[in-house]
Amino acid sequence: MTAILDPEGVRALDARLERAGLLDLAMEDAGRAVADEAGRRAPAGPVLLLAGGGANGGDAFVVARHLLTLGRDVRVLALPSTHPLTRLNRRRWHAVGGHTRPLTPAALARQAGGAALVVDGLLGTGFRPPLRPALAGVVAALNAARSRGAPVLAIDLPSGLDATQATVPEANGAESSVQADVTVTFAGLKAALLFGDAAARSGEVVLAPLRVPPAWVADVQVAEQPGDLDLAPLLPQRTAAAHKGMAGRVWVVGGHPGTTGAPALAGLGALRAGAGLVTLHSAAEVPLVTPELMAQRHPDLAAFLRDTPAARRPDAVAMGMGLGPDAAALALEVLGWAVPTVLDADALQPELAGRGHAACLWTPHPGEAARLLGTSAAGITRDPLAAARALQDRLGGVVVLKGGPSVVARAGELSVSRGGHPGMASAGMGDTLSGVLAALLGQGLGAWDAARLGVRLHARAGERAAVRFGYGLGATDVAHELGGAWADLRGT
Ligand SMILES: NC(=O)C1=CN([C@@H]2O[C@H](COP(=O)(O)OP(=O)(O)OC[C@H]3O[C@@H](n4cnc5c(N)ncnc54)[C@H](OP(=O)(O)O)[C@@H]3O)[C@@H](O)[C@H]2O)[C@@H](O)CC1
Ligand SMILES: Nc1ncnc2c1ncn2[C@@H]1O[C@H](COP(=O)(O)OP(=O)(O)O)[C@@H](O)[C@H]1O
Repeated sequence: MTAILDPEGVRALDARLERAGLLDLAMEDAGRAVADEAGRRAPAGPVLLLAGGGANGGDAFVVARHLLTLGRDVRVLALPSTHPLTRLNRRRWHAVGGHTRPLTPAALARQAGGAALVVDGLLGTGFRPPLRPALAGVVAALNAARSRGAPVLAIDLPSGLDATQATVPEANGAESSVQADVTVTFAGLKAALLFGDAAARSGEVVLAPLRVPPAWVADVQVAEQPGDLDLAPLLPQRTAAAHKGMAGRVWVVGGHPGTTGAPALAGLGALRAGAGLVTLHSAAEVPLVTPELMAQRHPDLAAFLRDTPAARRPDAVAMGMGLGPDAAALALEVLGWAVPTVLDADALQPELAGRGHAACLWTPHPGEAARLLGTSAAGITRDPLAAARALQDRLGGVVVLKGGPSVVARAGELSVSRGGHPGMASAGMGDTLSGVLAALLGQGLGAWDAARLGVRLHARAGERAAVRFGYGLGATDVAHELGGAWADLRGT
């Protein structure tokens, strides 16, 4: 399990380390991890370090000392600092024979010329946008040096990114953040390293644990990111004597004249994720994507749902895919059953606020999330963790805010998915996911577990399908790779 930290959590962890007299050692751990990574990235040649005034700059002085003691050619350009640990590590750097020159854009441009690696220790989690003009010049000089061929390693966070935001902060037309080739981050990931344009600024992300009790990090995390080893135990297991009635009866309620492919894709997703019996209930004729799916057309879908007695209701429902204008009323009917239910697409309507029960899963993409919260899609994607939390507050139950990666929210807890592929940004992909989630609910998983496992299976299936289809992969291709994804997780 990997922690995701925000600046408040980092400050709380710092305070705990300080109280324990361990903050200096944490900076030493952090700097050492960066020095190791720098050595791997640039085994020979000069290394240029840029140190800012805060603890991020202190880390840079630790890196410089370790590289120097390994016999490397190390140069340091630094801003003035009043931070006690940064000043301490600057003195230690000088004590081993290092020199420090003032950091200016011109000095940076000169020194970066022959550097095998430039290390960005200007700003980390303590940065608050907007970037001051004096530093904007330094950031621009660093990006220019990179475009002339000097690789950049960022300490903890590329300078100029707000740790909590998926967007790159604005700065009056000036260059506002560093573009890194690799970022070595400490203790836990930061949202900016995971989402959107900010993540694209971070390059490859390497997580360096600090040697502190894991609970100290878990206590301050804002979200977690499960690994496959954490999720594998959730995979449903069948005994040899299993029969189809035990593997979950799933209903897909969706489809409307003109949008009949969506429920078919959900049905296929449910079958491939192990549902024992999948029936599509639709007001329109749904195309036959595979004969294993049963399809029932209902001229009056509302009456059919209303008249279904409790004993005939399924183990799980996925609804909303292409369901059309009556979706909210139909969803209200099914929510009243208190059966495990996935609500997607047309069933994601603001009038259902507060109607979510513990076994219900809402799966908006950013556009649908914006509709539910009465905001813009850009407002959602800027801070997906906050948006997922707000959606869960508004709707109840469990929310999957879809994206690359997706965020799963339940009351008081957030989880971020791993993997997936940009080729999954294509129509129908979310319909397949709804079917996968309903299949897992039908096999007995709770909504939180079904969501965390389901998004990972779907993402892994997408990665596998992308090997063959690249950006041209389709939702059916992903469904057909679910078995392989399942085996990959089981094998971890
Ligand atoms: N527990 C952990 O995870 C550990 C974390 N560690 C490290 O600590 C880092 C956080 O350090 P931090 O809190 O000292 O802040 P940091 O990122 O150096 O920024 C402060 C500096 O930025 C400046 N500045 C701010 N805004 C600005 C602006 N708009 N425009 C321009 N400048 C601006 C601000 O200037 P000032 O406002 O003081 O004038 C000050 O100089 C973290 O990222 C990691 O590297 C490790 O040491 C080990 C343990
Ligand atoms: N760039 C990406 N990286 C990883 N996964 C992605 C990416 N883009 C989309 N996805 C995934 O694909 C699915 C798209 O769902 P959605 O937008 O609802 O599609 P549709 O409405 O067409 O069915 C989501 O599960 C999402 O997480």
